Amino acid sequence: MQNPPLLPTINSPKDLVGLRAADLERLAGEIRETLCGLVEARSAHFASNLGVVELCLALHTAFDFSRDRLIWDTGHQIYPHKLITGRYDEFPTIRTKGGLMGYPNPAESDYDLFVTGHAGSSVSTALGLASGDQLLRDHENRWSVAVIGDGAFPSGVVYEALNNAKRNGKRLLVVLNDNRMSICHRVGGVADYLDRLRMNPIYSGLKEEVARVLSKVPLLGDPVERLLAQMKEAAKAGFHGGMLFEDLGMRYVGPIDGHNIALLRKYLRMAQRGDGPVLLHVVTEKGHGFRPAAEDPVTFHAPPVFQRDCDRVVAMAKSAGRTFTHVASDSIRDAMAANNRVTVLTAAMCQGNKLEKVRDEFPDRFFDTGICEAHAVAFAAGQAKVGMRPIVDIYSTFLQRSFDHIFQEVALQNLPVTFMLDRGGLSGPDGPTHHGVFDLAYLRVFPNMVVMAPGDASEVAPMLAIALEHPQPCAIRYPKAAADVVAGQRSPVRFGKAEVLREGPDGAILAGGALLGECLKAAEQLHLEEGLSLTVVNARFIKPLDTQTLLPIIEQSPFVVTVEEAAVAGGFGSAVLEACSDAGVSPGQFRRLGVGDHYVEHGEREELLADLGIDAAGIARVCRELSHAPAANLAG
Ligand SMILES: Cc1ncc(C[n+]2csc(CCOP(=O)(O)OP(=O)(O)O)c2C)c(N)n1
Ligand SMILES: CC(=O)[C@@H](O)[C@H](O)COP(=O)(O)O
Ligand SMILES: [Mg+2]
Repeated sequence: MQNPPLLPTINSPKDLVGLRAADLERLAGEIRETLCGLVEARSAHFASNLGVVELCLALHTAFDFSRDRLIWDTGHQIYPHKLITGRYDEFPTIRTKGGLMGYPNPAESDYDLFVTGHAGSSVSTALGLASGDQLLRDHENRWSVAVIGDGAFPSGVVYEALNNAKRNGKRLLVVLNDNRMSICHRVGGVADYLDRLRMNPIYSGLKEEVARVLSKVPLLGDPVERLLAQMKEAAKAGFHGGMLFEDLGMRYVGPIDGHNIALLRKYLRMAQRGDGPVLLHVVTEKGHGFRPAAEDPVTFHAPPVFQRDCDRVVAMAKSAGRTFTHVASDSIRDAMAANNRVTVLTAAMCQGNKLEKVRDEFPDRFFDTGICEAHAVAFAAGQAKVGMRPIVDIYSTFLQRSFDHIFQEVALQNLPVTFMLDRGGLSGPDGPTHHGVFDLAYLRVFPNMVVMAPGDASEVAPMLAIALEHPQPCAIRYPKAAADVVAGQRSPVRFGKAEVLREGPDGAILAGGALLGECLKAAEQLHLEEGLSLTVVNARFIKPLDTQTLLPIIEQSPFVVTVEEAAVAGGFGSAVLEACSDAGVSPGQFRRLGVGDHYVEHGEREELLADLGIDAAGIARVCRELSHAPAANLAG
């Protein structure tokens, strides 16, 4: 008779206490089965979660995270943790509006400490937790554990934390989860270094012994000697690798098999017996336990919905049609073909930015910096200084990591770096960490910076052409959305010029970006339903604003509504109000539509646009209201 499933009976990690090794193995299988079941229903982070199942069980049985502290770096691999911390029943709702978040969320469980989604900060926050606990006497023996992937590990902030770990890390454990993958294959010197460490079968306690033996191994000679030589290389790497971390004040342990629960527990317990800081190097396989994912972890990082038969994929949903990202990547490709000074940089998002073809066609001018956005921007500035035309192709939310380099290395020097800001707007099921809604505000403040927002996908290529001709830094921001094109007679994109698409005396809608289509739909609806004749403007340039076009329209319109898929604080609507104020223009009724002073949860983009009132229906609603309201100076 088959045993009843265990996973539904685990309401908290305390229910793991006393489970036998065989039960933990069985639980690991059930967690994997649940993960597979989820991606049969919806796209979600998959391969990374399959890879940490044993590590998660080992951590929760070796520590008590109702006291100790656990941070999963980035947080995209938190699903097994959610499943054993009281969220099994709700698990099918993950990444849906109102359901569980796809990342850690303290509002869901005390076992989640921070809302995260950006990579690299776990070691710093764990160190802060450890330091705080040390200062609070009754907390002092709690351990703080950061689990960080090898993709996130090269982030500069990790080294800033390691640099401080010696002083504050008495109870700090960093688990380096090395699966040889970022979203794409990991790159760079740290990746090579970890590869060398992986060849090392020797654990930390034996290092001195190894060093002694090594000095006696010959380097050249017959096949046996060559084998010995290879071993020497491997061991040397391990020896020096451990030393690197140890020189920084960490105790280095590993590498160990991250799919062996008993072994993991043994090492986790061993780490707890001494003082920290400790770095435990764990080797796992991304996609472990589901063959197609292990063989192709890039596709299965967050695959489209698929059907399976045992460990075979029998059907996979086709990804949605052409998006802004496709158009941007094609435009970048064309620009690179036309001008050999153009380079492109990605911070580990080659797949998300659909740059694979560009990478393969222009390997010398394609740069993957790893998850190192700050470095990517300063590096681009260096290239621009010597006459290259770098394009930083990056998600809006991740560019936040580079704020100071945008200021100092790019804008202050007035260097012609082009930022292609993908996911500029609501990123959907990833939620608040990934919505790229602050970019207009954080870019617009810098003198010299040009900020463009295409009204539709047809404007991406011409805007890129303008950026690559312009002698100053330029940003082009566009959403994670279908590459729709607005129909009708269009005017060519010209530097600093807006486009007027509809003209009418009853009010004006000013679109700051790709919600232009929604604005036009709203205007059409109001025309049909209310007989209103509205002006609709495609601003195209958030900075410099085309005040010549905009201000007369604002002066003549009974009401003005600005629309943007961005935070209104500091965004497009605010820029328009500033321009009015500077020019002494008093707008009539004025409403800024966009994201208010709050974070936006996860959900489908369309659902979120509707909630925020920036879809056609919401825009029409506000226009209707304003058209009925008595004229007044209502800047909102
Ligand atoms: C600051 C930042 N840049 C980029 C990303 C996008 N991103 C999410 S997961 C990931 C790869 C992480 O690799 P790793 O840490 O090794 O985890 P794995 O998926 O291999 O378990 C990337 C690039 C991010 N979340 N945060
Ligand atoms: C964890 C992470 O940051 C990425 O995997 C992100 O979820 C990708 O988002 P897109 O699906 O928009 O490319
Ligand atoms: Mg990895």
